[in-house]
Amino acid sequence: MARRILLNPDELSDALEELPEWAGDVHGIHRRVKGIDFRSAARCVTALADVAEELDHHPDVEISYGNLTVHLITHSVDGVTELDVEFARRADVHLDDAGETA
Ligand SMILES: C[C@H](O)[C@H](O)[C@H]1CNC2=NC(N)=NC(=O)C2=N1
Repeated sequence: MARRILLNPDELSDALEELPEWAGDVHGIHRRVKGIDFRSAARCVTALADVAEELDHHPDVEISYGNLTVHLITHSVDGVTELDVEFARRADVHLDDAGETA
């Protein structure tokens, strides 16, 4: 599928300019939400599961004390693709208000 073509470093840095909460490189991108309680983190993961099923693209998620981290990579090509960028955009809708307020 075209959207599972690897992004080169320039394409990825352009994409990350539009996703200021995300960091990483061509091997994977991630967003950490700090100051989130466990129940809210679990609720976010449930919302992300719906996005994942819609896009047929699945994040790796980590809930640890006070933190939710979402890791994105396209496993089939072992790097970041447009699909990861699309997932990140859609994930932001659910993650933006989930953590501590600055
Ligand atoms: C058959 C199915 O479409 C594939 O296995 C999908 C499912 N979700 C996926 N998610 C991620 N992150 N990477 C993949 O390569 C991937 N492959």
